[in-house]
Amino acid sequence: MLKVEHIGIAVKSLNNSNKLFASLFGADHYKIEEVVSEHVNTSFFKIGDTKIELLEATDESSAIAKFIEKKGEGIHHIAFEVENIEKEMERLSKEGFVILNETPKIGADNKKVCFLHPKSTNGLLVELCQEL
Ligand SMILES: C[C@@H](C(=O)O)C(=O)SCCNC(=O)CCNC(=O)[C@H](O)C(C)(C)COP(=O)(O)OP(=O)(O)OC[C@H]1O[C@@H](n2cnc3c(N)ncnc32)[C@H](O)[C@@H]1OP(=O)(O)O
Ligand SMILES: [Co+2]
Repeated sequence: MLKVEHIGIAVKSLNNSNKLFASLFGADHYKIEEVVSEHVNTSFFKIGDTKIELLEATDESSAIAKFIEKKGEGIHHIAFEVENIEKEMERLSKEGFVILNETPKIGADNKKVCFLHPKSTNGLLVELCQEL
C-alpha cells in the first residue's frame, strides 16, 4: 500500500462540520461531492500529503446513517491508496480478508474503491483506492 489516502469521518451535518473542521485545520474544504451510489455527500480537506473526508448520509439506507445510529459521529474508515486495486483485492482475498465488493466501484475524488469488512480487520473498516 502506498499511503493513507484519506480518513473518513461520519458526520450528521456536512454544513456544520465543514465549519467546525475548517476552524480546526485553519483551512477550508477544497471540494464537496455527492456519491449517489454510496448515498453520501462528502467534503474533502487537504492535510499535508493526505486528506480528511467528511461523510453525511443522504438517506437512511446509507452506511453512514446506520453507523451514526449505532456508534454516533466519528472515524468511519481509513482509505489506503494502492497501485493496482484489482491485484490488491485478489491478494487480500487470498490472505483471508473479506472484500465487500466483487469489483471496484467508483468513489469520490476520481477513484476506484473497494471496502474490506471490519470483522476481518480487527474492527477497522478499510477502503482501498486507486486513482482513475
Ligand atoms: C465515497 C467513498 C470514497 O471515499 O470514495 C466512501 O468512503 S463511501 C463510505 C460509505 N460506504 C461504505 O462504508 C461502504 C462499505 N460499508 C459497508 O458495506 C457496510 O457499512 C458494512 C461495513 C458492511 C457494515 O454494514 P451494516 O452496518 O449494515 O452491517 P452490520 O449491521 O451487519 O454490521 C456489521 C458489524 O460491523 C460494524 N460496523 C459497521 N460499520 C463499521 C465501521 N465503519 N467501522 C467499524 N465497524 C463497523 C457494526 O457495528 C457491526 O458490528 P457488531 O456486529 O459488533 O455490532
Ligand atoms: Co472514503
